[in-house]
Amino acid sequence: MSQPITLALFCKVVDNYGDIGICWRLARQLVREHGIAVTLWVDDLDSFARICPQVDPLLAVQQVAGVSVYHWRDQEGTYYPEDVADIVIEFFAVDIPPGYVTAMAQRQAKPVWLNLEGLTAEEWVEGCHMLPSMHPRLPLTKHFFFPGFTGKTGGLLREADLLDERDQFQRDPAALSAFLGGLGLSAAEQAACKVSLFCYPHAPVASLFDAWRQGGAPVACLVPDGVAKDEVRAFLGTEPVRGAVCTRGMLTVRVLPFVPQAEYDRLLWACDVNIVRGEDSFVRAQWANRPFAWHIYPQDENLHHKKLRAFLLRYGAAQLGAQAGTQSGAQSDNHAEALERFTLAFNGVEQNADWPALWQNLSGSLDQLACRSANWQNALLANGDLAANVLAFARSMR
Ligand SMILES: Cc1cn([C@H]2C[C@H](O)[C@@H](COP(=O)(O)OP(=O)(O)O[C@H]3O[C@@H](C)[C@H](O)[C@@H](O)[C@H]3O)O2)c(=O)[nH]c1=O
Repeated sequence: MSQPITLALFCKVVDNYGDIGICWRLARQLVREHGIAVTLWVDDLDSFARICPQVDPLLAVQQVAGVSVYHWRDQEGTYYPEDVADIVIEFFAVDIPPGYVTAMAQRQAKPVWLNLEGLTAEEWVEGCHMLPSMHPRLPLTKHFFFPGFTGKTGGLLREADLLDERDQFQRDPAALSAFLGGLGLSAAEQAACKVSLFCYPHAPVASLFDAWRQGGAPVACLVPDGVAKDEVRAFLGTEPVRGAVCTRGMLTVRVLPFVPQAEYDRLLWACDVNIVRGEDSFVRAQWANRPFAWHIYPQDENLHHKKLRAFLLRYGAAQLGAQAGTQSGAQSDNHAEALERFTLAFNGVEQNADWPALWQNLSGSLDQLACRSANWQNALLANGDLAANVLAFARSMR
């Protein structure tokens, strides 16, 4: 039997959960669907354990879901060519231990070396995807690999069975109700417009809560433990611990535990609209068949506003393109606009937002937006998935 392909993935947790969230998802998929022997080097096991409870933060080395997980504690150490994997991925341009890089150069068959970059809808990524970069001293070439929304990028992470699993779940009212009940939702909360809220601390959550509280229909806002803490505490009037819940006016706010990744997908599938952030939850929301608003990771000089607009442009165009020539074309514009305006305001691009009006418009468009999410998904499906695209590129290099 031939040896499996080996792959080492180096991840540093800069902040939050996206870095390890993306690396963990990719590592698992490479093992499960492609039979690759993956070693995941990660510097922060506490963050990792939050999205994957099987991880023991005290272990230097452990096997989780078929992935060898190494606690990456320092950059130094001696490595030998036989320690080096066939494919080496640095996530977000992290510095791989210098000794490991030296061993890469000493390996007879040089490894395929990729820098897996962050997701953006901006056009320039198409020109940079798969660009080579020669090592200044060693006989090694690294290639940039960009996830993205077009066929000229690496695509998005998507497990092979994801959409089938989602469809099955969304078509099964008993499964939906059991899932939401398991999170503690009452029948009234389950019947309300359910919104999952995963955002950064600067989001205008207090204004949105006000609009929901005074709105025309019940809203159940489900907030993972630790998110929008100040606003949730103010609304509840108590500490925002898991299971805490309070109803005021039309709004119920419920604090959920931070759940493992697979369960987080179910939460997105079960809600009527999702507010997501960063990169990984943003991508998962795109596979959820539900309208979503993206709270983008903030950058200096409002660079993220440009990224946000680039995405909204692409997303809106894909949806409207699919609607072109239909009688509902003009109406569709209104739905897309409702989502776009809500998203821009949520990200502070539009100041002095009229939240009751923004929510009223968006909530009136949810059904149409949900129907149209398939158009966007079909466009994404044509790009393949990131894990398979990484492997296809690596094979083309060998
Ligand atoms: C709310 C929730 C999230 N998750 C997971 C889903 C994702 O894998 C992960 C969250 O990651 P993200 O959505 O990317 O958001 P994020 O904000 O947590 O992470 C990142 O955003 C990037 C843009 C930055 O570069 C990173 O440095 C990082 O900040 O947590 C759970 O598993 N359970 C939960 O209950």
